Amino acid sequence: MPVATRSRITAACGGGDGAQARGSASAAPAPRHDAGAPREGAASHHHHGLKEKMRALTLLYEQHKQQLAASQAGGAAARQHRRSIRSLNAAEVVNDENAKNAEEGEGGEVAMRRHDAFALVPETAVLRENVAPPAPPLARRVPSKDSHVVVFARPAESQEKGNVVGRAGNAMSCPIKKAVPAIPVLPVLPVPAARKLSLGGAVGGKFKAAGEVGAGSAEAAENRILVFVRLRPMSRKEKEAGSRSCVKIVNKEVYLTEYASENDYLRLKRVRGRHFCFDSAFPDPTTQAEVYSTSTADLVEGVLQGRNGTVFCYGATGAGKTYTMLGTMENPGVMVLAIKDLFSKVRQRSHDGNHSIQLSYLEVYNETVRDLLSPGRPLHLREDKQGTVAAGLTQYRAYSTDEVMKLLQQGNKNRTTEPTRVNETSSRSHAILQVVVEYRSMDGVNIVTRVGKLSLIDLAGSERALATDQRTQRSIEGANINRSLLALSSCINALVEGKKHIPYRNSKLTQLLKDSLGGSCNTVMIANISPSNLSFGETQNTLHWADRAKEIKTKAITIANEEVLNVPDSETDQAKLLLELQKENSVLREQLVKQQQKLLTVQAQSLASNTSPQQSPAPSSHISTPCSTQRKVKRSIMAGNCFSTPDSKRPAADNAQVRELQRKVKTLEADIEKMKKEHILQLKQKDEFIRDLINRKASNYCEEATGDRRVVTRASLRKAQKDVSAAGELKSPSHRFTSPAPTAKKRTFWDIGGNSPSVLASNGRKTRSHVATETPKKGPSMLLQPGFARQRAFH
Ligand SMILES: Nc1ncnc2c1ncn2[C@@H]1O[C@H](COP(=O)(O)OP(=O)(O)OP(=O)(O)O)[C@@H](O)[C@H]1O
Repeated sequence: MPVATRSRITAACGGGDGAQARGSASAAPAPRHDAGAPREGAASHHHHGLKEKMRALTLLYEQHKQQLAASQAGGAAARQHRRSIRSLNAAEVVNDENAKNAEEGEGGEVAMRRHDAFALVPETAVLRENVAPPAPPLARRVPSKDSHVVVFARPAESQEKGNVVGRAGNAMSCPIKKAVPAIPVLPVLPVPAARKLSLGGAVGGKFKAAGEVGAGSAEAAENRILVFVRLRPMSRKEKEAGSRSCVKIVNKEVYLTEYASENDYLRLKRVRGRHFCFDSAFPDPTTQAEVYSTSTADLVEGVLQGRNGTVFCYGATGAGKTYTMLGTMENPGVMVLAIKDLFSKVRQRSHDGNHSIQLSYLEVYNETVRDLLSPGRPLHLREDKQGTVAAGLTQYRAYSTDEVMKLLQQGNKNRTTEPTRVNETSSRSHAILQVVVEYRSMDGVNIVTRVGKLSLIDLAGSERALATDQRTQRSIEGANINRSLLALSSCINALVEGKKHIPYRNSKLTQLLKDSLGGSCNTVMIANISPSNLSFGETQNTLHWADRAKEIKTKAITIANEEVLNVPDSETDQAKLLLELQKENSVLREQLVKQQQKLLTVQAQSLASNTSPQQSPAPSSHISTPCSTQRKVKRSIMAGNCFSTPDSKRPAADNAQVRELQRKVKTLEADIEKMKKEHILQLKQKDEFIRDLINRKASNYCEEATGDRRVVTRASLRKAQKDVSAAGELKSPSHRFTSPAPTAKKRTFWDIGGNSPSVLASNGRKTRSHVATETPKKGPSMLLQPGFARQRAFH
């Protein structure tokens, strides 16, 4: 059918001589029938020409059918057949001005751009089988820094699967492809004929599924993990080692080139390459703000709407994961920018309702989960309706960015980092910062509660055994890191392949990531890579898993975690609320007294140790540290309460203990002072509330009571709170300082200071502490407490 149409057009504008039309592509249309020729004659000649052409085509069609039938004889005959068709088409298409214009107008620009993109990469750098259409039309370019994730809707299939042979039309428009005989000319759209990195096994069927999702709307794109790649600059060490850059980023595409080793004489000239396409790729000059706004800003917005969001960095050791997540003082990373953004958004919306923000920070180190804000015993993971939770994990209620920054800094100081051969400040654990935002507002007579959870994860880096120290603590850590990352890969594979059983329980990390990978969650993966050809293997591995991860579909997240509660308005409920508030006030007062007593005890201990330095003070039970692991032993040595000290060194050790205790006392004093202030504030708020209630009640008796009077009762609020806290997600303000029993001791190491990405802790262990420290602003917090601070529910 298209051939017939072309023939007609050709005949119409080029003249009726079919033979001439077929003759030469350069043959100009014969003018002899144009001017002066009688119309009728022209029409009949025209008709005759068409007939001729139709006959020729029918003949060709017959030939083609015969040749197909006799496919055994295929070789030469088929080639000849194709040649004849091509020659016919060529002649026609060349004469066909419309077709030419269309090609120039639509595809031409794309072809040019694609050509430009390729021109940046040496032709030899691309594997033959990978030369399939890599770049789709660049309509969905990398967005500017203030673009939203939605802009990165899953690209069309051919775009996603740069490594999959795509449309024949595309193949024709890319000059490089002409050099590739392996590309089938026939339109074999859904067949993943050549995948560059197929280490993961058979996934052909999944391509289609992923493509179906990706080719669709932005809505569909939201249901899968978005994958971004970030290339870090070449390090000094790498430059000194004479390494070459093996990664090139062009828009969303990452080109990886493998250079043969200089000693490999057989393959000296051979250069191999790989090509991947992601939701976005960040070249080395990309700023932290750009990375944040492209990858995470939308997630933060989603969390405020009551949706869960996760960002995790994945990559080899030294690839820049921690830099991306935490950053430096000058260039804060995603974690810091997300927190700042969250608080500024909450502040902007404070008039809409009450927001409460709670956060926790934990690490998975050698398959044990630890609370980074209240270091102590390892935490156990348990599953409940809300997902996997670490039992006993401290949830801190935060009121300002500064407060979070301090907590983050404290947590980072407690995080295990050690120098390895690859990275001076290598993270030896996976760190997870979780921020829970609860929003509560009155909608008419109902209380609307929304809860969103943002998880920001800095994974430890995968590493080759050779890259780290052998048979040391580092190698044990490395093995554990690799094991948990392997478990993560298995989960990714199982999810991509649509298996029923996903092996989340194979590691603590995957247990904790269960929600993010397979639950209702907006998930973003940032794959960090190094440009050095010395890290080619690691980079290839990272890109492979990132490529795989983009096929993971998460559950639909159209419904926010929202709850609507009716407000009862009876007088009895008001009375109940009054009683409950009074009761809570007395509980808070008791807590305050207990804290003061605790402080006095510690002060007394400190005094005792000061007066008798020769006597080693018996550490109180709540500050003792178990010393079952090597890491704990390290700390115990610092605390001096785990091993006996030689006599010669005893006075010095005692002095150190005294100093240690004094430091603890100071920290506790500061904490108690802070708690005191908060308790007083809470008491004040509640007193005001009670007073207000009493006034209202009194006025109610005086006035004529109307049926439509409604009030926010504490009972109703309690119900909501109970529901949430039962799920282990949020705790009431009075729980703010609850933490596992032996936590107080570890606070010794919470000293804030050190402004470099890595500071040497007093125990010699390298720790990170590079979150921006801002002078804490005094005065009331911008965030109000849920349920108490606002009393605008009264009508
Ligand atoms: N985008 C970047 N710009 C500038 N420097 C960077 C960038 N990414 C990483 N670096 C630097 O590279 C070094 C290693 O980075 P980083 O510690 O973040 O790696 P990592 O992937 O977290 O490693 P590990 O898994 O061992 O913890 C650091 O000195 C860091 O400052």
